[in-house]
Amino acid sequence: MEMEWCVSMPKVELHAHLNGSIRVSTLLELAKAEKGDIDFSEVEHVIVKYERSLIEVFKMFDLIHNLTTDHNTVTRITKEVVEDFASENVVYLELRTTPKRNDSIGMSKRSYVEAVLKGLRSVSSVDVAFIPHNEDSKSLFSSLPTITNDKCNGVARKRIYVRLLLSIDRRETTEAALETVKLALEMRHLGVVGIDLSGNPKVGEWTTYLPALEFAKEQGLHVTLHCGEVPNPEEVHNMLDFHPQRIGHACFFEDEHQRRLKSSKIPVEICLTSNVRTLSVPSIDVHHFVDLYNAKHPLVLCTDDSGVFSTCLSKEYKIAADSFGLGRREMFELSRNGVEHIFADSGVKEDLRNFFNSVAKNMEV
Ligand SMILES: CC(C)=CCNc1ncnc2c1ncn2[C@@H]1O[C@H](COP(=O)(O)O)[C@@H](O)[C@H]1O
Ligand SMILES: [Zn+2]
Repeated sequence: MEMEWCVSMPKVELHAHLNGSIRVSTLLELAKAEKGDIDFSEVEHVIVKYERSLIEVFKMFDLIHNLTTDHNTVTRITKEVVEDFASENVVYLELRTTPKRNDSIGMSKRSYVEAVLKGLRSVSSVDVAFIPHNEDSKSLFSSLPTITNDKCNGVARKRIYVRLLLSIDRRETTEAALETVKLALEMRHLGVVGIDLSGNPKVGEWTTYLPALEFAKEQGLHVTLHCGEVPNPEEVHNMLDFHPQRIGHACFFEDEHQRRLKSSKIPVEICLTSNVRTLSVPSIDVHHFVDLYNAKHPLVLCTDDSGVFSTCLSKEYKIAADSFGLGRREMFELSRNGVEHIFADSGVKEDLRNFFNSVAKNMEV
């Protein structure tokens, strides 16, 4: 499959971690500027490394956070991440990030998220819609001029919907997790649509986060969970019992859980490169995408951490097409189906459905 075609196709991204999606050039620039005790040559070695074990990836995140966790940098990377996704014709982005508290620099979970929102507001090279209320009167895509020959690329200015998910880190306590959920509820009018559970899958206990996740669900927030990233059948069982709106990864699923997943119809966020690089699947050709796709299970291709894994969503589509022998029509339908699993309201969904329909006519699918 031609990369160009994968880029030109409209796409939705539902599983992208803000700090993991940092531009490599920005990360290198920040590392270089760091006057402290960081040895740049060592950092560079880690940053440009190809394969990373699970442990290395989480070490890498600690390093990234050292460089990025101040208000201005959070604002900067948010802006860049949105621009990067928009530039490859992602038309809806659900960006997730873990609100962080750092008293020494006057950062609270709230001020962290405010810095993210400032980043969204500061994007100027593309049209961003992230405040739900504003969109009631004017949808982002319905006002488009008729799309002509050049598919998505024909549109002079890129347009993108952005929604936020607040992540609970598995290292957090029940109280800290609850604080994140409360913050998400208070920021719903600013485009926060749900909660994610992520972080090192070898750390923490399901029962620690459950009260916060149940509270989120009761209050009508959407929930997605990193599920089965490492072998932990008991946790997978509990997570399926919880019935989240979506799950991420689903790599280590025993047969019984795979059956339950299929009958539950819970959509799965598939991150091919991430899974291969962290050795969560032995190789791409045995990836569980195939089994789920053949079973017509709801799926959506995502990047996870485009900066850390040197990927982008178009590349993930190309990898899927090349590895699993899917053609343009299948790729387009896969992308279009993603719209059905977004957490934003029905108005946005409808606008995106119409947009995909109009583009389909102009793309060779
Ligand atoms: C097996 C493996 C390491 C796969 C990578 N997949 C992931 N699994 C779990 N949590 C993640 C993963 N990638 C990113 N995160 C979470 O997202 C954070 C980075 O983005 P942010 O600071 O929330 O803006 C990481 O610190 C981690 O808590
Ligand atoms: Zn993830």
